[in-house]
Amino acid sequence: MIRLEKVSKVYARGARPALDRISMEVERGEFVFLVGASGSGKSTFLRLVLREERPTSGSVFVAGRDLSRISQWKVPYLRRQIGTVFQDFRLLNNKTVFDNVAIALQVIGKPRHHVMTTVPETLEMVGLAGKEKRLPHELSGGEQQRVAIARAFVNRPAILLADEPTGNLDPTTSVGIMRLLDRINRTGTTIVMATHDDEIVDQMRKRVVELVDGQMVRDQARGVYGAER
Ligand SMILES: Nc1ncnc2c1ncn2[C@@H]1O[C@H](COP(=O)(O)OP(=O)(O)OP(=O)(O)O)[C@@H](O)[C@H]1O
Repeated sequence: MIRLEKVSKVYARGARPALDRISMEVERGEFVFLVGASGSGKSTFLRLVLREERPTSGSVFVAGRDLSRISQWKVPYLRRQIGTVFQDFRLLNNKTVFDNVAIALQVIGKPRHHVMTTVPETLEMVGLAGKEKRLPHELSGGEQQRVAIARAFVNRPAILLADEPTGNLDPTTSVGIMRLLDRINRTGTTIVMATHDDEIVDQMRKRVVELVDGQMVRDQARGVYGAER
């Protein structure tokens, strides 16, 4: 579903690579944790998959397509297949919960009847039934992240990329968010999640890919956060 072939990314001439000859593949339906210290290259990895950045060398394939070969005007079509969730939720603060999720369908031209049925279904799935009319500031952090996940998933993307989705949440709330991501993964959605959250990684026992200074130093099935534990 996602394949990197000898991918390097150098942002500034002479700087050390943010990613250094990474080759790896994520199969359809997998759940992968991307771990590593701050600055190890996790966000760069996610940005390359979204084609927000281009590799300095090597190739990135998403759903069988070489991202260096798709033209700029087709990039939005690529991104329709990829939901994104971030640490800081990125909701529209003056829009209701319903509208925050609906917008993801409206911008890709889905008809009103589709929006009116799919948004409530998705809000129910993420545990927000009854909160459609709230504004983001009337929700807890965990609920705001659920809205962001609903928005990312409402179009049923093949891939969900999550960059520190539990970074602003307490441990109990984080567990709830992980249960939800696990459910989404079970629907067949491939998930790649960058995280520092060792407790979550240790609990979930999913594949763990570790980056150190842009190099992939570990790729472990049913892994833990730190290698030797
Ligand atoms: N737009 C940019 N321009 C220049 N350098 C960048 C840019 N984005 C990232 N870098 C550098 O690339 C390296 C990897 O950064 P990246 O954000 O991918 O790491 P990260 O593992 O996601 O870190 P964090 O956990 O802090 O988000 C760092 O040295 C960073 O300073």
